[in-house]
Amino acid sequence: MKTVFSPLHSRRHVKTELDGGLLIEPHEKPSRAETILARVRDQALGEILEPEEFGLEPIKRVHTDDYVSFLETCWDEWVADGKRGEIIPTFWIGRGMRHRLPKDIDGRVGYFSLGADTSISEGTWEAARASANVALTAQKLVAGGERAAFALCRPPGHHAHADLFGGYCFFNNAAITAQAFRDQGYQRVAVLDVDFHHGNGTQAIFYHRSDVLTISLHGDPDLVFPHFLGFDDEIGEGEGEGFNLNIPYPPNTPYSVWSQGLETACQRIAQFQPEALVVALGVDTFEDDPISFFKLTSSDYLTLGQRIEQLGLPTVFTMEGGYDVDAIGVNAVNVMQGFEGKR
Ligand SMILES: NCCCCCC(=O)NO
Ligand SMILES: [Mg+2]
Ligand SMILES: [Zn+2]
Repeated sequence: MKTVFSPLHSRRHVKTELDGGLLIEPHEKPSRAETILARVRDQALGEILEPEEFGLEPIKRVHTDDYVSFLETCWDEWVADGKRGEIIPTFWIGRGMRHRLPKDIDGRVGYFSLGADTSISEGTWEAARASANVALTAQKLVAGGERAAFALCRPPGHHAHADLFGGYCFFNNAAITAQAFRDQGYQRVAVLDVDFHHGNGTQAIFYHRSDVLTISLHGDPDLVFPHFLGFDDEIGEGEGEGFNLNIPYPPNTPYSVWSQGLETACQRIAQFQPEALVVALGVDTFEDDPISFFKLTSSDYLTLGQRIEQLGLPTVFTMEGGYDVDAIGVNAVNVMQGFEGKR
């Protein structure tokens, strides 16, 4: 399987993450991608390609122009406003307040974010653009005939809404990939989110549509991020009713239970008869992940990859979460190797 990777991921190197009232070293750190890349090489998974440049058009098929412009200029605006730290949102639209975009940078940062866990600094824009190009290059490979391709994306994307960043995400790489398939004539596309966290951004982007089926297995949002979306009664709206499926699970869920949800997801995908599949691959479902609470083991990712392959679909994997850096390489590449038949 080919892997697409951009060294520009390292342009995202924020020093802070607001967590528990402290500014900690970010969980979403450059070594995550480097460790996965090293494992891809060690396992000779396949050719490693740098991304092509696709420009802003495919990004704007999913994200609003205002949001894209904000991400491009926010760091310069922040510095021009005399701020001396990294961008961290502090003010949001509270209940009963106006949904309008203010001029002030603090207001703009809050307007375009869903949480304070995702600092921004110089280089974030460039890394996020490269991450979207990585996903689009993998999509081009699959549209060009590859059975599957691994988009080693960093920063991740599945929490990003059309005009919201947060959960370490800026551009929704999985949604951009699904939309690219649609724009190239694929009539139906499925997005399967196996990251520990609910793919709230991906759900929201396609919530009113029946051409893209969105499914996520994740930690119960009553107990974990993203907190305000991801419940099992969210089934889509309007045209999209019946084309969103959420499968939340409690703490300590092992693969033996989680895989029952995976089976439900796979049966729904088969029923939908998509022409392409996008897998939002987080391995923060791992038993030792520092911010999650499922109990999947490294060998379970081989089984996961095998089950995904049995869907028989052209498949793009977009890298999402996973924060046990020592294990992330084995776990992520195990999915690819399981897809290719390794047991
Ligand atoms: N800081 C709160 C948790 C962010 C979740 C990041 C992630 O792994 N999403 O899939
Ligand atoms: Mg998920
Ligand atoms: Zn996650």
